[in-house]
Amino acid sequence: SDRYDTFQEVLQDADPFNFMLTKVRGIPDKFNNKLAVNIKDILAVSMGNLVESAQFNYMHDIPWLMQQYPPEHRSKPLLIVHGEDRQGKISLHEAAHNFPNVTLCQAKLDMLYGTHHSKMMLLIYTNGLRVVIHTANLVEQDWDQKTQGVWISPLFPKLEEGELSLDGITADSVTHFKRDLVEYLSMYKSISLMRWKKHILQHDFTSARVFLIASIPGRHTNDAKSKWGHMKVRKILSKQGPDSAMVRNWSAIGQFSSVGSLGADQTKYLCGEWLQSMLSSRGVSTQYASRDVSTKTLKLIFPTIDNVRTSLEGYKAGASIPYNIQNARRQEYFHTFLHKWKASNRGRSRASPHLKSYSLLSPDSKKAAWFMVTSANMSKAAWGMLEKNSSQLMIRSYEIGVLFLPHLFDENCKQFSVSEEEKSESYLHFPLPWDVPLEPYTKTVSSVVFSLKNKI
Ligand SMILES: O=C(O)CCC(=O)Nc1ccc(C(=O)O)c(C(=O)O)c1
Repeated sequence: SDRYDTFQEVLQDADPFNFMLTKVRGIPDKFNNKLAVNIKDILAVSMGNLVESAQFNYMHDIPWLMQQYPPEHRSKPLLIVHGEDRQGKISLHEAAHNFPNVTLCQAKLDMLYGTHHSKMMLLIYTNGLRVVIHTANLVEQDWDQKTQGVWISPLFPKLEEGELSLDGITADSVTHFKRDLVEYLSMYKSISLMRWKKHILQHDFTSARVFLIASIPGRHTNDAKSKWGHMKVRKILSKQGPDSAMVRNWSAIGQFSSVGSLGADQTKYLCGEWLQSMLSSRGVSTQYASRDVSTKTLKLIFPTIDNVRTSLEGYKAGASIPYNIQNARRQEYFHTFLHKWKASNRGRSRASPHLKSYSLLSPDSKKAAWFMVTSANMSKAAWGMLEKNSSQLMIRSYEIGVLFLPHLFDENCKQFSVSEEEKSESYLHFPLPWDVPLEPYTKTVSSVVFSLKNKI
């Protein structure tokens, strides 16, 4: 049925992926009743009796955020993890001043131009802990009429005293989600997050079936090189990804709301480095000589001017789609990979996309070998860039996302069915946020969104 009375039923229906989109004001109810969530649903009392929470994000409107918690939870301890400094930090402290339960943690940004882009909620209840990884800023307009992605973890039960181990990580899942989340939090080197690390350690994460894909600012070498950014994706896909033979002519899909400077020549970063990671697979993977990567191997989804102009928000949606003309002029090749934003299956063709999602799609657009939702845009800052003869991975920003692989949900399953027509029984059906097959841009470059003045 498409009608659910409580969010608990909506959450049950979202099993086993628990990948949902935010509710959108102004679209037919049926697209908001299933696989859709708003921030008040996530923070509702029905999700658990909250003890304390942490909100990692780029933008926090603290008075608005406090209103999203139910009254019973508004005085519970809340840690805001941000990347502001100077005036931004002062404004945040002033806004927090009126809420004695709110404390702030400033993530260190040692790399120039880096941002604290990660969007995650850690929620401790009296009966367990939940992780929510998503793509929306904690400001009203990000939860109103945009397409945003949300992964809601299962409830992770608290471990009994005896089950605790003092050194290693106990009660982790086969995807090592707990180990990776603990390591991510450790990299902040923050006292307030040491407490949250302990909370994570005290809970049973065995039911986590996604991989954590995160980015930490810095120059990562040796083993650390594959712990973050696109090199983490490369490591997981080469060990647990699809068989090379199966995905030989499948296409990597990138969908994002912002684009960085990717270099003047596609064979260097976009197709030479980043795409190699996204096309990684198990077994003898034909190393794509980056020159013969054609537009069929890589398809990018980015809103056109028309998408923005006709969106529910109108032109102001462009404020969240910063793509400056200098970058665009320097990378004309980028536009040859672009496809329009269309999401009619989810009723969101006019809900401007702010989520970031990546996938590997079969030539007939009916199957996917994996799917990822993350805060990471199409930029070197987010995914990292190999330096010094690929001996180190340089990342500027904090990012966080989750990767879904079919066999983690059904060991006999090597592919997700993604076609809305053929919901075959033999495959797991994964609910994509955008329509397939994808629709390429028309020839004119002018369809690329240039929102000069609206830089974030
Ligand atoms: O950095 C670049 O390459 C270009 C500038 C840029 O992209 N900035 C930015 C900042 C915050 C957010 C956010 O909403 O958290 C987003 C987003 O997610 O679109 C993008």
